[in-house]
Amino acid sequence: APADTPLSRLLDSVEQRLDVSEQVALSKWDSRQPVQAPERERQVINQAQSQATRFGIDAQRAGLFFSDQIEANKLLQYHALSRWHAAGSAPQTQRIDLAKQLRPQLDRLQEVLLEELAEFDRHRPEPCTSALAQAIEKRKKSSERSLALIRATAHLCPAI
Ligand SMILES: C=C(O[C@@H]1C=C(C(=O)O)C=C[C@H]1O)C(=O)O
Repeated sequence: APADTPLSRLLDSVEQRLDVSEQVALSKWDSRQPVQAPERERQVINQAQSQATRFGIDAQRAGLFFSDQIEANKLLQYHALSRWHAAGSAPQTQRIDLAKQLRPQLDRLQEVLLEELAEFDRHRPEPCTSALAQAIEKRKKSSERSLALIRATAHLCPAI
């Protein structure tokens, strides 16, 4: 098992947030809603920015981090929807309500992510970009999951 570091803990929670994307996509498939929900996105980012200082994170950094989480989540939703469109149907699995369950679940994860982002920033690996890239490679599940993890962590390390 990979060492339990601030980076691996943060990536675990990033993946937990990504795990929700399939159920979100199912809800959108059923309701024929678009993947992108701009008002909800603004709410997620505003919430992250207003909670940031409580965790000792710069509001702008928190906003950018969550904007990356949202983009990564949408990538996986588009991917799932495309698979279901190609197949002509979505899986007949138990549905979870978007407003009543999935978004509140994402809201709860938000605080965990902020806490772990703060911890990551206090113990940033050196050099950051290669540690991050190697950690993502080691987790490799599917190519779309790797791509989503890369997108979700685009601003984690300082720009080169
Ligand atoms: C997850 C959703 O889909 C998209 C992704 C979001 C997110 O990752 O928080 C927010 C709004 C949508 O653009 C959603 O609609 O709640």
